[in-house]
Amino acid sequence: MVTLQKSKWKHFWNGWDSLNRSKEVLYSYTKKISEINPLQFFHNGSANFKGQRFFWTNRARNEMIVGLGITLQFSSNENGKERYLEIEKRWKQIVANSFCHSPNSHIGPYMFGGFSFDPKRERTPLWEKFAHTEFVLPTVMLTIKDDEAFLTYNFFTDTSKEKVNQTLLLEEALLKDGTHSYGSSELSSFLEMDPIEWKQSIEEVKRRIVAGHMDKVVLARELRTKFLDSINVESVLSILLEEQPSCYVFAFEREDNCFIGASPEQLVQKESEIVKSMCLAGSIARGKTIAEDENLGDTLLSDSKNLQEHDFVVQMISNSLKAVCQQVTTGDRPKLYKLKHIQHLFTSVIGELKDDVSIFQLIERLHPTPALGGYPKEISLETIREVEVLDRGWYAGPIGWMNLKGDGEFAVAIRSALLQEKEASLFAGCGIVENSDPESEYEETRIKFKPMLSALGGIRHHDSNE
Ligand SMILES: C=C(O[C@@H]1C=C(C(=O)O)C=C[C@H]1O)C(=O)O
Ligand SMILES: [Mg+2]
Repeated sequence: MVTLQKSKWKHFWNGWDSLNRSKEVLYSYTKKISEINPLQFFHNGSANFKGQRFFWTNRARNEMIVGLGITLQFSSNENGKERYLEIEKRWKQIVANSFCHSPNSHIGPYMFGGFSFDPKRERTPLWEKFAHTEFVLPTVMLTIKDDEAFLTYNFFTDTSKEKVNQTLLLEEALLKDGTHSYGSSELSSFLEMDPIEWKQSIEEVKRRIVAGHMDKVVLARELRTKFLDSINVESVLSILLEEQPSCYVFAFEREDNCFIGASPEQLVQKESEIVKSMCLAGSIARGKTIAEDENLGDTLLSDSKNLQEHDFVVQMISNSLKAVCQQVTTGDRPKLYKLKHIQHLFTSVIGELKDDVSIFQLIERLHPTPALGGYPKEISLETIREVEVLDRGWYAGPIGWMNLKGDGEFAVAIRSALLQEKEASLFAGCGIVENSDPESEYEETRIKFKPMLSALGGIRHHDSNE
């Protein structure tokens, strides 16, 4: 057996050996390291942890997390409130029985994962690798926060010393530097799933809205693409990182599947008692010139259909937070959120919690917001179940992390795709209100496919259909 350099790991083993083994506890060891490119670290992890990796960055790009391996997996196929509470309860138990060593009290073990959009929707084979709710505590974790990098190891005390040793031995290879151009794969076919039926479903939903059943429903559609070779996750991530600033970029691997995306939309962020959320709904294309772009932006800001779409989201998010916060501040009018391919209306929401409400309870309150589900919530979910043909899986669900203190951040997993070796399913949806025009909504979803298509190298194919 190869042994580790003793002095380097003395501190680690001192902690490990000092633990009381009468019950299983989590031993989490964090150390500061010199900064490393997180994508490089993710890539270095492929030799030993392929299929068990995750990648996350926030929109400001000052917090990036990469997880490798699975020390613990939490999954649930519960379809009610329990799916949030069950995972949270288990995480709290782990935290209560943990021994964490870290030079920075904010950095330590994180639980990373996500939720399907609708746990009441039966899973189709497309999403078979993803439970309705699934979180992991990674074995090795890189956290980069405000230009400081940390490496965290997470083991339960029943892990053999030899296994721990083997993992620590990987460190040099995991931190290896390098410059890469990740090979991309060529698109071979491209299939829009049922566009005609999809437009008809918009008409159907509009009839129900006019009849007063509800105010808004978000309808999504799917695009299936095939490639000549297996899709390279690193390559897709590197393009998303470059082309989609102001977006969360995430990837969650499950064996040979990977759910990946670049979403501008925050669902919720909790830092102690401060809660942030965001209303993002209402969309228009970017202009080709500055003047055209500004015109389009002005049109969006004064368009009654888009303002209505947006307002349902503002009402719902601010009311949901008002119930648990002593103070909620909402932007007084929508602003523009400009991305490479599209611009949206957005309103920020910030609140201060009055009670001890966890981030999972906040997710349960908020998800799905009318930006992804509709308004009111239950009837729009039932409508989606009835009229939408695709299995959304994790598309439009909450994805993110929670730490030991119970702080965390979740994005809404839109502008995303499920990669399955040589195939990828892309998803995009839009808010249907009484004045929606099926043709323009169809166009809107075409634009929303672009960020992922571009990262997959398929944008030329898409645009040649225009
Ligand atoms: C549903 C999606 O996007 C949502 C719908 C929007 C809209 O209809 O205007 C805008 C932003 C998102 O909240 C998606 O990108 O798939
Ligand atoms: Mg819209």
